[in-house]
Amino acid sequence: MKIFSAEQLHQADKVTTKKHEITSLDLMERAGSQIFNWLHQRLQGAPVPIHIFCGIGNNGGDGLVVGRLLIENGYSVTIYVANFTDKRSKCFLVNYDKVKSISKKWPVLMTSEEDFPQINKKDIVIDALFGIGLNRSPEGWVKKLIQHINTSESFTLSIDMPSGMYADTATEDFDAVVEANHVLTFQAPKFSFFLPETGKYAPYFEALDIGLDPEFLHTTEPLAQLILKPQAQQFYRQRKKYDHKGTFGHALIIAGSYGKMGAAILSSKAAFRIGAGLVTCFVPECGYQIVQTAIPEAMTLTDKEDDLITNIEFDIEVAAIGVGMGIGTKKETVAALQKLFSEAKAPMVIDADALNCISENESLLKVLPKQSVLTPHPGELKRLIGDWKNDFDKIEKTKKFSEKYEVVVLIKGANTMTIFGDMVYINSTGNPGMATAGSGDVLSGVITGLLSQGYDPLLASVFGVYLHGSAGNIVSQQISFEAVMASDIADTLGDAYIELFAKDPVPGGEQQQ
Ligand SMILES: NC(=O)C1=CN([C@@H]2O[C@H](COP(=O)(O)OP(=O)(O)OC[C@H]3O[C@@H](n4cnc5c(N)ncnc54)[C@H](O)[C@@H]3O)[C@@H](O)[C@H]2O)[C@@H](O)CC1
Ligand SMILES: Nc1ncnc2c1ncn2[C@@H]1O[C@H](COP(=O)(O)OP(=O)(O)O)[C@@H](O)[C@H]1O
Ligand SMILES: [K+]
Repeated sequence: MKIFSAEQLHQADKVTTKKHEITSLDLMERAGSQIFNWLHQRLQGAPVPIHIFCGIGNNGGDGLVVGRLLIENGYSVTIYVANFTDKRSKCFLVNYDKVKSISKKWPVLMTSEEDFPQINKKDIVIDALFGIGLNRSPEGWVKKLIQHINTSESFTLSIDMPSGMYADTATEDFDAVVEANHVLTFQAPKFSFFLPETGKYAPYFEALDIGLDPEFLHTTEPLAQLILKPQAQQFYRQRKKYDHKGTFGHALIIAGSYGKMGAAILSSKAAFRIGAGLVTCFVPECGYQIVQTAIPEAMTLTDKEDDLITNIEFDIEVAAIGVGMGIGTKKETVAALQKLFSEAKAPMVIDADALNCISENESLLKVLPKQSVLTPHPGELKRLIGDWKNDFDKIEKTKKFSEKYEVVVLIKGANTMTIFGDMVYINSTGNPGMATAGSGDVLSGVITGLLSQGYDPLLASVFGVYLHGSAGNIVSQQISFEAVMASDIADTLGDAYIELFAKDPVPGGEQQQ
């Protein structure tokens, strides 16, 4: 699913009204009706007090449409207009008059703090103050109004955006953002819904199709792609009857050091579970028995050193390499990586300590194999690309790094992003149960296993992140977020494949974060 900028959505609005010969007013009516239907279906006429706070732009206009439809259907509604300027939009004004015509009373005009109503905890708030037209942070009494809504603790439904937050640039004042409980957003979710700094203001959201011009949407290059089940299904490659283990490649996992052999095991197990034909695990000598015992299916090669990796020698032909999990950052290991990066031919996943070695040794950057997949968590990313001012800056810096070294870079966490040059793919699966030791090692094994089966580096990353998160979702539903251990995620990868083609109980349910 495409994620568009505010500018592109404004453009889509214009193209749609022109091409489809409908007015902006029709579009607003369509948008407002969808919000009303959503509420009506859930409230079923309940007499709960509903407070609708409208701005003076088209987001406020949407709020007025919803208010009118709720009043017409007998709900107990009060509409307030935050009258911070006289520059009201045309569609706002028309709908303002329509409210008067059906309810015989004008919405309540607010011009200062004194006009704020009391909002009880059990009331419902509809936030239609600002949408994608926000052009500066709310200030003065409007900011206070937002804080008044937030302190009410009532259920808050934001229309299109939590007011005070931008769709695709950094939010400046987090104290001036509506803390929505739910957001009904038009056409497509906004980029800021997926980022750690701003995503928490839109914890649950649904995209409502308001029929913007399909051709425009189809031909417009988006800011990012959201990877949902339909996209992930297309990535899957079916096995054929006469395929054999050679078809699915030989994955080499180079991992582990004294006390950290589990990283090698988790990663190798995941490479198998995702479908690699053969897996060899290269570990320090002390890991030999551990690996052989823990994963009898894997072959084991060892370094000549007992407790760390110093020289990566192998005479097998490998289809993919995953390196770095639990290897430490000693200078002997850095030297081993220098040789591996310079000589290895197979596509590579570079994770964990290998990334830390790169951050500490510029010489490794010079030999970083092109088309590699780098899988840092935020701490490792910071060491790699330097600090960032905000989430958007982080993405821009990661894009530059990816472009400069021609590598795929992940930004791991909730909604892991896969970045390749200018392209951004946002993952929709995963949950906080996955914030547990070793889950990143499982992911590196997953991507290595997909590379070994012939998926290209970008596809292996985007698909691997999706399946890894899906396995995390399935297993956490079975045993709780708290109980999930990384090995559970590895063991559930098979269910993630099966789930890929299972019928969804809630159509599009994944979109709700
Ligand atoms: N593009 C689309 O597809 C559609 C958009 N619609 C609605 O229209 C919205 C966008 O409407 P607008 O472009 O009118 O913008 P908004 O309604 O988001 O509000 C912006 C208005 O407030 C002013 N403003 C911005 N920041 C301010 C601040 N900090 N303090 C005080 N005033 C500020 C702006 O000058 C402008 O007048 C969408 O979010 C959506 O709710 C819908 O009506 C249907 C179709
Ligand atoms: N809150 C979360 N929601 C979704 N996924 C998460 C969350 N927290 C962590 N994860 C996932 O778990 C993995 C953690 O990786 P990492 O920090 O490298 O773990 P480790 O170093 O312990 O192996 C990543 O794939 C990340 O996306
Ligand atoms: K809003």
